[in-house]
Amino acid sequence: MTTTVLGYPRIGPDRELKRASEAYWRGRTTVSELDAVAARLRRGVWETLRDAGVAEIPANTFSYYDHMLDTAVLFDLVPERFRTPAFAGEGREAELRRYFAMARGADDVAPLEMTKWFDTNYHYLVPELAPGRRPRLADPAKPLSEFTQAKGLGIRTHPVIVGPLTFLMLAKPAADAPEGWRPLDLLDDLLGCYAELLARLAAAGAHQVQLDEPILATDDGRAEPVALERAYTRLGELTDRPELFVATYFGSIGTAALDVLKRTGVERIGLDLVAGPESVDEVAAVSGLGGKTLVAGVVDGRNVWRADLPKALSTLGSLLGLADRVVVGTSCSLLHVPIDLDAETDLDPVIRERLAFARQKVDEVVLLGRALSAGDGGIAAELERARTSAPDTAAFVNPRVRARLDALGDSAVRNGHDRRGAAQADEPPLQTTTIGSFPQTPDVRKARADHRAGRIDDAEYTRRMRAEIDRVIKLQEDIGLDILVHGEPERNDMVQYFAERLDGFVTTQKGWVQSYGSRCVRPPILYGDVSRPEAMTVDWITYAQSRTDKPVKGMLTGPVTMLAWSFVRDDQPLGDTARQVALALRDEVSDLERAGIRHIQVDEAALRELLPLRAERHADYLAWAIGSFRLATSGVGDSTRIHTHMCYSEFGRIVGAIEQLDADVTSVEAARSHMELVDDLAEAGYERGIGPGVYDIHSPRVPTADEIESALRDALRAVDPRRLWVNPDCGLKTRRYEEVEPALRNMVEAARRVRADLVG
Ligand SMILES: Nc1nc2c(c(=O)[nH]1)N[C@@H](CNc1ccc(C(=O)N[C@@H](CCC(=O)N[C@@H](CCC(=O)N[C@@H](CCC(=O)O)C(=O)O)C(=O)O)C(=O)O)cc1)CN2
Ligand code: MET
Ligand SMILES: [Zn+2]
Repeated sequence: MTTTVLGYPRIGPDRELKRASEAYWRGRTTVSELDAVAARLRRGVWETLRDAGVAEIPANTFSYYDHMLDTAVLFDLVPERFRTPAFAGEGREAELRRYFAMARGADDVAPLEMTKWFDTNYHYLVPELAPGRRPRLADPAKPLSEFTQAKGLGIRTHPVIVGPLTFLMLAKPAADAPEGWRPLDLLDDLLGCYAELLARLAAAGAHQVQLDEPILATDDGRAEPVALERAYTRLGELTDRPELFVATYFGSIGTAALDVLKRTGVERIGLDLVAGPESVDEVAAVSGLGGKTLVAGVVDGRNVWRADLPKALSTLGSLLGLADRVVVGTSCSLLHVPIDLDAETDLDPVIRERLAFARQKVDEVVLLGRALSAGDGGIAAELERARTSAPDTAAFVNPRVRARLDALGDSAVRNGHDRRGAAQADEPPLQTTTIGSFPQTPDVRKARADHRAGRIDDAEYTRRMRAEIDRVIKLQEDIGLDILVHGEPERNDMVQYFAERLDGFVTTQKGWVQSYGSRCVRPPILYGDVSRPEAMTVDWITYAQSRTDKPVKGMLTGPVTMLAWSFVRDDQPLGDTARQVALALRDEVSDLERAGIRHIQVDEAALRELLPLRAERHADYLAWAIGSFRLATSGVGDSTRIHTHMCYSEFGRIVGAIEQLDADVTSVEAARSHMELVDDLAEAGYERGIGPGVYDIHSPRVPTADEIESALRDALRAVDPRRLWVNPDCGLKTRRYEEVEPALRNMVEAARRVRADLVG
């Protein structure tokens, strides 16, 4: 019996990669220092996996920024704007300068668009492809270099590469690509490059290559059986290659894709039995995988609960007759979970007992592998422990919350915008505002760290936060914004901050998970019924409001986003959990309103992200997502405005849902995708306030007033000026004041120019 994991976190146990790359970007360290940290991190992962007893160890799971960007660079699919003399030059230094420019932008060169990796909180960079841009295998090829590094350490690995279908289907046509051209049209050319890479890997001694094809779990991927067959028939027929392992995850792939893959020469197929438990039936329906190996993803790579070992064993058992060999694996890469539970010192033991982070999941995989080869006897003791420590979920029930939710009638979710709309009929055109957070300065972070460590007391902490709020309010008044914010200095993160104040959640000290590039989050763990012991934001917001005559927007994180960016209990439907979070937020909204706050924003940044990958599951999801948002917000009076904010621009399919949220104003990311969204909204007949982000906050570049003005005029083609709001496309916490202040001044100036024209 053999074992594998599809991938492992790459940031390092102490976020070494974050520190090293940020230092490099600031010019504080050299290329060779950064490369040395990277090599150490890779080695650490391989040794961890080897020492834990994993039989098949993946390589090339490391990335300096993102694995989709790596793949674009691997095949030389670099957009023209990064091929100018400014980016010319040979050698490691020039190579990295180009690489990070594609990720982060540089001077006047916009980075690649960034978007969500399927339904996770990980973001990848979107390759831009065009017919004239033929792929070519780069030299040195990263998968080869990393394989060779491992080999030099005496560790046998198999490189992991994004598969051709997933790569092309997640890419987008460059602006200059002809109408109707699709990245998938590059398939044949690209397969030539994969073939060349496979031959070079084989020559270097690689016995196997893992090609990741999560796209097969989506509707789009399922709609391309012909491309799937072309790709893997061709790669399968190569004689000069390692074994091919096609890894699929984030859902089942359906019998059609299984049939196709069965016919090709690939040796291994990986299935996600956690997100797609129906895979077992699908494999049975195609009468098994014949002579192929099935990599059974039974250990959840997306959540932090310990595996249910007896259940995993029985799943594995049911697969044994359906393939030539069964390999125990994780459901997907462990990129999405924290590294090591042992690093946590403050967790309640009752909760800790139920958890497994990446390192512990590796042990689960190895254990299951042993059980499968030796029979249950091999792990009798662990099975017994699993049986006796079965979660006592009754201990986490809060009868009061359940009774309140049961008692809520329909009026709790009544349509509010129509009622409030009248009171808001004479809004001025093009009101300016921001999404909530202002830069998290080193001083602010230090105050939080000092407070946590007990180096400063509550009073001193409050004093420092208030000083920051004063500064942010003054700055916004000076810039001339219309609706102000307090700047969120007291929040480590928009989800973690609330999780720390709600019962039913625990948070970690070192449970970092990569979100994009060097940015990480510590997703809280939602383990039981959720309730709000006391007000969470009212003191900060009312303080901010006391410092200005302009309206200050209260700022909360919505139920869907609280769930999307936490690890959530799996013993009840997500919709039930969302209603509990919503009820707590409803109380907070009401407290804010009672304290005189007239604009309240409930961020649903992750609404689109959590949309199921399969259309057949959309209706269910949207029903509970919309219901919980309404539950949180619909208790307000007629003169209070409800705002919401969403990141991630591909709203095409859910504009109807955005309307049903019933918010008065919705701000959305749009800057990196050029206002496409405004057209989507207009087409769908959306009639509420809308703030399409007028510039991209993910890049350090300062937008000019001219370009913002043109974005606004663009938006006005489709939106009435009274409904158009002017704002950046997301919060400003990751930026520095040197960038934010001029950017906001330009934004206000652009709005002023457009407004002047409207009057004239
Ligand atoms: N959860 C979540 N998901 C999201 C977003 C988001 O805001 N939150 N935004 C979108 C984009 N994703 C993002 C993810 C992370 C960050 C981000 O800025 N993360 C920070 C960490 C934020 C944080 O938790 N900060 C804490 C802890 C900071 C810290 O590192 N502390 C030191 C010690 C303190 C010190 O001396 O500095 C440590 O723990 O080692 C705080 O400020 O209090 C980072 O990586 O740098 C931004 C955007 C989508 N997904
Ligand atoms: C990732 S969405 C961010 C929303 C939040 N209010 C902020 O401004 O940071
Ligand atoms: Zn956002």
